[in-house]
Amino acid sequence: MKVMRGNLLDVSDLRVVFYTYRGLIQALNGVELWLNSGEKLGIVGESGCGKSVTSLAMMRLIEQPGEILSGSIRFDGQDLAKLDEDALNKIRGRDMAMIFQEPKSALNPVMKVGFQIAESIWRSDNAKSKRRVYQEVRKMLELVGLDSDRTINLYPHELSGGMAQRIMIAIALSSRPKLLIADEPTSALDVTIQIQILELLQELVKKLQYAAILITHDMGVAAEFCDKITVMYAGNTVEHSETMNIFEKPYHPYTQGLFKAVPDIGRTDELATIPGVVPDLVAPPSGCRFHPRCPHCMEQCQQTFPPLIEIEPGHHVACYLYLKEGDTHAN
Ligand SMILES: Nc1ncnc2c1ncn2[C@@H]1O[C@H](COP(=O)(O)OP(=O)(O)OP(=O)(O)O)[C@@H](O)[C@H]1O
Repeated sequence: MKVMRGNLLDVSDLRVVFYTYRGLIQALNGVELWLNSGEKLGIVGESGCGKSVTSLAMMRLIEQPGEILSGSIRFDGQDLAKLDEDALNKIRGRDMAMIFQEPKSALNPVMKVGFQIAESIWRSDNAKSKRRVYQEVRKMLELVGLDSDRTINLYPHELSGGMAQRIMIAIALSSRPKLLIADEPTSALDVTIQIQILELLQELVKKLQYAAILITHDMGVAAEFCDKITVMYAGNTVEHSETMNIFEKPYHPYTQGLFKAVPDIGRTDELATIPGVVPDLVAPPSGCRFHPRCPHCMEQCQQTFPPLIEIEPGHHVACYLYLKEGDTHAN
């Protein structure tokens, strides 16, 4: 078995397809990502590149018409790709918790929020007394910045969007997960509330020392929140590095284009866009899926997908521009 690249999570060669009336959507085409305990990883890329599918696949939550075709998802000593539903249910919402874009649709509409947090606490330790659990529910509510007396007995429809996301964070964190996955947790909220929620997440993840994956298409948010960044394009990992390195020296032509397209205060040069569009994943381009949009496209880019190689310590890129002889199986 390969050595784990991150001591908490190592996802390798993850492939997911969706069977649709238009044909087979090849959504994930061999995703690679890894993470150490306590680290914060950002997954970035344009809309449709497979960020959400990756997070769902990691929790084995891909449903029909989708299917995981291959891959290993090694998490905390087990390969989740090989576990049965019972074993997975013990991990989901306990060791690995997730918060979504639309907090209200993830909450149970007919249960008081206090009870929903209590359920999550019980999931992590069902030996706790009811009194103790409710003390912890109050603590969690205060921790996420809500007045526990006012909120504990509310139903989801009585919450604002920002409050609902705070409750989701309380539910996710109250099981004391080893990994928190946040999929665009603020995109459905007003700008001022977005900042508050991101600051809250940042503060809590730091305080509680959880590992976190933040899925976002906002580079500014990724730069602010994450220690490391994984860049995805059309179902593949194309680059991975520490945040500072990748912003200072992006190697992959897609990452370079993505960063040039970020509005920056005080910037004087014109904002660039990446020419072309994200490919239709029913008939993706051969070879490197970015080749039709790439200014450096070579013949071999059209034939086979380049392996993800480490070109500097901790900096991995999947691009033939940097591939040297003997690198072919380096990832
Ligand atoms: N349930 C589904 N049925 C069919 N295709 C799907 C389904 N879910 C995702 N896909 C396809 O998988 C691909 C990856 O989608 P995904 O939602 O992961 O992208 P994303 O990077 O998270 O985009 P966004 O930033 O817009 O959320 C897309 O081509 C999408 O159309």
